[in-house]
Amino acid sequence: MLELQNVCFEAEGKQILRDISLTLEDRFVAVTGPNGGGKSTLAKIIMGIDQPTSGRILFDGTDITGMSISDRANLGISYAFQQPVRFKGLRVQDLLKLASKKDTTVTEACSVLSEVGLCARDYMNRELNSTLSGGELKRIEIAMVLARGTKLSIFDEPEAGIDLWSFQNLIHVFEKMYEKIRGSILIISHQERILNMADKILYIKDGSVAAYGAKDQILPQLLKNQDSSTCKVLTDKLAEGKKEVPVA
Ligand SMILES: Nc1ncnc2c1ncn2[C@@H]1O[C@H](COP(=O)(O)OP(=O)(O)OP(=O)(O)O)[C@@H](O)[C@H]1O
Repeated sequence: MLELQNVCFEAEGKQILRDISLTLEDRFVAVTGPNGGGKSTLAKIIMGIDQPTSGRILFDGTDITGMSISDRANLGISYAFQQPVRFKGLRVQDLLKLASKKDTTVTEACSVLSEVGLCARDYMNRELNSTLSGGELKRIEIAMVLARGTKLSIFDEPEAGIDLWSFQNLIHVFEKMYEKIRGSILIISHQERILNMADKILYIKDGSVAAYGAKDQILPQLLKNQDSSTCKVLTDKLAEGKKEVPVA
């Protein structure tokens, strides 16, 4: 469904993404890897926030490389930021209506909110401002993505900045989303519980694909060697020409 062909990205003289080629067609793909490896940049390139220096991006067979963010959104890609956006004066139900691009009824908005574990009565008329906690904002952002119902939903570290209690609830939200979502989810995360939900794991390091394959193959490797040797094992296998790294 989404295909990256030899995608490179350079900024301020630094090579941030190096020759990334991969196909994303599973329902749930988790992207992980060390800090600064290029995960968020990859997500921004897919959404069109950054443009690749070279390479091509295809979505459902259409070349979207030069397309704007809004054109990509219209084609069915949505993006939830690491830090959710707050719109002054805008209420939760307004945001959900905007997201779904149709005249969402109160019942529909309530249903989306309850899917992310928020009581519609308490939140529908809340303004999107600093009175909402980080965990609440995260859920509202996820509700927005659900309301949009796009073919590809990208989440950048949804667990960032929320407490343990909210994290446990967030996991349930994603488990539920996995069952309900019609399209695919690409989620950047460092959390084992989120990685564990994925069909496939993409491991990005130093701007390159260090490993990409079924969760059952990649995750045990990552957990076994939670240090630089993990990268080495996986990278060595790739050097042997295997894009999908089997467990050694
Ligand atoms: N526009 C830019 N100009 C200069 N450097 C950039 C730019 N965008 C990203 N970088 C750098 O590219 C590297 C990769 O950044 P990116 O945010 O993609 O990493 P990440 O894997 O998402 O990291 P983290 O896990 O910490 O969120 C970092 O060193 C970052 O500082």
